[in-house]
Amino acid sequence: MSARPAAVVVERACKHYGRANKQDYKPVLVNLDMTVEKGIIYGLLGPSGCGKTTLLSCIVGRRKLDSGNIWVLGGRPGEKGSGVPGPRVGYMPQDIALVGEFTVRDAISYFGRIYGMKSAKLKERFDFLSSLLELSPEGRLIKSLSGGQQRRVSLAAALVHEPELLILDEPTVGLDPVLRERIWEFLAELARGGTTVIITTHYIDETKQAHKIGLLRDGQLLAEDSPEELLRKFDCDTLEDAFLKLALRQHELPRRRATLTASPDVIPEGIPNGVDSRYVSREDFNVVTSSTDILTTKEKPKDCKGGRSKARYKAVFIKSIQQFSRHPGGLVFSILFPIIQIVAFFSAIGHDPRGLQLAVVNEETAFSPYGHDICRNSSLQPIVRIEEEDTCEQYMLSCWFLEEMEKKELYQIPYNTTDEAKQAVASGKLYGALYFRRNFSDALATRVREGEVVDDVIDDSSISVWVDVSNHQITNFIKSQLHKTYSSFTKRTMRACGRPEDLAQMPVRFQDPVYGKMDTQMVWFMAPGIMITIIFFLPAVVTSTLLIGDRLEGVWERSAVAGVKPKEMLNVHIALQAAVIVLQTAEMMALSFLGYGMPSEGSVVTCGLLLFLQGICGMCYGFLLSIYCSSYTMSFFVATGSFYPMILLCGILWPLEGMSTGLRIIALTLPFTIPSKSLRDIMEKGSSFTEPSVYYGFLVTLAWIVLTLGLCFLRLRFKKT
Ligand SMILES: Nc1ncnc2c1ncn2[C@@H]1O[C@H](COP(=O)(O)OP(=O)(O)OP(=O)(O)O)[C@@H](O)[C@H]1O
Repeated sequence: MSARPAAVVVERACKHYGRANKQDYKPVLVNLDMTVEKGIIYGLLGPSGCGKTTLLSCIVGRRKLDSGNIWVLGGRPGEKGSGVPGPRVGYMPQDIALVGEFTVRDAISYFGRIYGMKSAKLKERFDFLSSLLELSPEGRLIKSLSGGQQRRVSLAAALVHEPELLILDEPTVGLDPVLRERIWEFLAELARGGTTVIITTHYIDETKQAHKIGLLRDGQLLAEDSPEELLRKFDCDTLEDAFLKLALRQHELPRRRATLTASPDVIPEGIPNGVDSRYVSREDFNVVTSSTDILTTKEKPKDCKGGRSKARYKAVFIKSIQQFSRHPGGLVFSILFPIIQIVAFFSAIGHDPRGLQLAVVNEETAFSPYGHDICRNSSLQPIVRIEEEDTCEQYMLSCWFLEEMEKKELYQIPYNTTDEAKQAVASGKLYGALYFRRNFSDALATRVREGEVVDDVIDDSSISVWVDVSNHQITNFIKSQLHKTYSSFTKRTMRACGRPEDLAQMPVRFQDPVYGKMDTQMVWFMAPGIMITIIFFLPAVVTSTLLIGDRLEGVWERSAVAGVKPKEMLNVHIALQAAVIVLQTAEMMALSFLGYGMPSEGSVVTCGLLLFLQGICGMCYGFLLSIYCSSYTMSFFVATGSFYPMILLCGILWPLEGMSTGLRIIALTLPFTIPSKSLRDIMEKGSSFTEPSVYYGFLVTLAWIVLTLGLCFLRLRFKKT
């Protein structure tokens, strides 16, 4: 009997989940020993939840043991130069772990590309595996396949590069018996050719074809032997019976002695759980002599230099493009959403309300000979100048006021009494009510002429206004329009009376503005902040969704086992997102500046750069969400919960000057607040990069990028796997 070298040795492995002394504490592997010789099929059996997947993920280097050792193909998984994770291993996880938007061919090609396979070889392997595993037509999307069909593609993806070590987590679940048989035959053929296979399955019967079976229970291997030996030692006809006996024996014996390493009949005291030269079974199955063999026979891994980094970048790049382009929602969201948002913003925000109606109770006209119609009389002259006396007579001045009011888009609906008018406002039919007293014109003339008048004259010359203040914007608009109406009304009357136009104007005069135009619009104020929120929000959502998707579907994990480094995945994502952000920035700026005539006094390049960096900042925020949130729902809650306060506090909805000092300090530290002001200063004031108001915006953006990346790094660095 010659000793075979070991492909995998696990020595006194311990692994738990959860926190010590807490309810979620769960020991999964307890001083577990396992040896898998090269060129054998090793069937790993055990009840659901006993730790098979955990053990496999430690073997492929995706999880770390709490204590103990693992050697795989002459090295330690995860160690530099070990080649594991990497192309030496073919891993089929329990979950499908393939991108739903892949076609059957894409899925297999993705892994082939990661391993740097040439197109001709890839095609040859695809054709072979397609016929062996009866794969669905190559153009079908993975997400449209049944569970069994997806599983076969997943198996093909693990086999595509003919690895030295195959780790298959329940590859035959849901497949028909003929196909299962064919797969086992194929695995046996691979083993004969030198490939080592570790396979978990729920079909105990299948494992008869394995060279060695390990029965995992309560964190330890109860037995590790060839099927024939197990049947012989337990004197059973079936493996089920043998396992039943083993399980019963485990319960009967004290735990310390429960692990069966040799004969079930003789459990020697004090023997280490280490592997030994005891596995004598099939004629062609020789054994490893000790776990140290694997160290002494340490070989040089075939691919340990990272020379395939370019191939991996290419594979991940093609994957991301396929994922993106086959996701119509994602495309629409990324490309059209900025346009839709900007169009919606400029179309909906900042325009004056139109067609507002006010109830008017005009006792001045009501008691005239023509009633309210007197205002429509073209021969009506509210002001008649008497040159000789250098005075004016006034009559029905309310008609002029109402005329000026209609020019300001406030329309009158006549009412007879103030109660009726107020009722119309209270019922929501109209936005406000105006009331002119019977001798409005005389009282106004007396008030202007004499200056010092009794209260009755002041009352009679005043227009009473009741407004519905429940709509703040409309109330403000009505107030502003009534002030403008008064201004144009007094100018008109003064002019008609031969007096200086501005005589009765408010004695406050607004000169030319220092920055911007006198008739500046609300949208120009809000637009920079809106552009920043859009460019921040989109990459954050896209990044968190894609990365959480990849992680939950197991694509990230599986790619990592194939040798793709997190850095490579992230770099590809950053490159693609950066390209999309450039496009989004260009779209938004073109639409705002050229389409909607937004003022741009400063450098367009500086505007673009700030917007681009805000997009990158949003993407980093997306990384943070994807790393700290365990599900889409969680990420959605955190994203919504954080975006709203950021928008509310960034000063585009309400000035920071209206906030308390503490809140203002918080607002200023948020990612949009100072950058929004910087962008506005560039656009409206023409400020340059060297001015603090601009470079502060850049500094805040960069600080957020560093902070979010730092938090991601800390989580990845210290997260226990
Ligand atoms: N990330 C995790 N956090 C906490 N507990 C976990 C985690 N992963 C697995 N477990 C728990 O560890 C135990 C072993 O899980 P594992 O997936 O390794 O079992 P398994 O033998 O592969 O099960 P199955 O045959 O059903 O796939 C289970 O009780 C499981 O609930």
